[in-house]
Amino acid sequence: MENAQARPAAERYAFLGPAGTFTEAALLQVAPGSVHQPMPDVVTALDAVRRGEADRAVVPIENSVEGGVSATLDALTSGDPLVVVGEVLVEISFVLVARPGTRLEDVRYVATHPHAWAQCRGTLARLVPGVQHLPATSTAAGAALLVEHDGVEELGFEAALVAAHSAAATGLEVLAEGVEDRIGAVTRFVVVARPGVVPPRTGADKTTLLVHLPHDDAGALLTMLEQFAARGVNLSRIESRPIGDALGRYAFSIDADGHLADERVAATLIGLHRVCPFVLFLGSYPRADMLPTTVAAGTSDDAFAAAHAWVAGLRAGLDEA
Ligand SMILES: O=C(O)C(=O)C[C@]1(C(=O)O)C=C[C@@H](O)C=C1
Repeated sequence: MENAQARPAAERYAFLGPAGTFTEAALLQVAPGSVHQPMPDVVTALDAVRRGEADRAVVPIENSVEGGVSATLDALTSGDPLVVVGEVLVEISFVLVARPGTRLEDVRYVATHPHAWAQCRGTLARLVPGVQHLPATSTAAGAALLVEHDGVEELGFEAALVAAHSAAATGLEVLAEGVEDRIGAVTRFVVVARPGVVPPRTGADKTTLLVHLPHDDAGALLTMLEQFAARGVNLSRIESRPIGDALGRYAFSIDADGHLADERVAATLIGLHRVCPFVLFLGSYPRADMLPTTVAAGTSDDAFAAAHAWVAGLRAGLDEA
């Protein structure tokens, strides 16, 4: 007889594909046994989660050399709400590949993801003077086009920049290894889900937010930042993104140390909500490096509880009649 107790279906993960991208390497770290759903871009991957066609998505958010991935920062915050439930770090190293028989000096155009090009352009310019970039939707997508097409003439590029770990699987020939300008670069990826569950506090957590400034005058940024500083909440990333409605209007995308369950983080959110016209909570989740959050004197949960109890005691004597 069939086992009546069906095994829970494996979770479906949308990611920036095809197979062989750095994003796939990140996904293999977090959910190797999941159903992998390769997507042509970050927006499509996140929309698959919004529509319920995927349970989660893994997307790049920040690179140690190139900075924030604008497509991800913007796609996370426009459309139906999504939250970050985890992060993963991947070391980045690139190789230049081409169809067998291609020589380095034959290369005029290189197809790859713009973030990959930005991390290798100095080295490539030295290796192949005058070389130019053709944007591809991902590193692996550029290589796949080279494999699929016989005539490089119709493609318009002779080589692709791919992840070192997936070069062999492309079947293409390696023209140059370690072509990144900075050795030891790292890209941070986030695991994204529909809102509903916040992963439990671990003591080594991050909270991601999008915040609009309180007012349009001198000190507005300081007023916003004071909400964090006053509660001892450190920021590990802050960058501005255009709001899009007028020139000069910016939102701030922020990663703060700590978890929604930490009193100092909750107090910061309360402060932001009081002074800022718009605050979007994008999730609290464990840090990939598991580095415990530093808790400054007077900002522990106990310190907040004692302060609340003190004020409650004072208020007990209030005559509000
Ligand atoms: O094209 C890929 O392989 C990706 O996973 C995308 C991506 C990115 O968006 O930054 C990821 C890591 C590298 O920094 C280069 C490209």
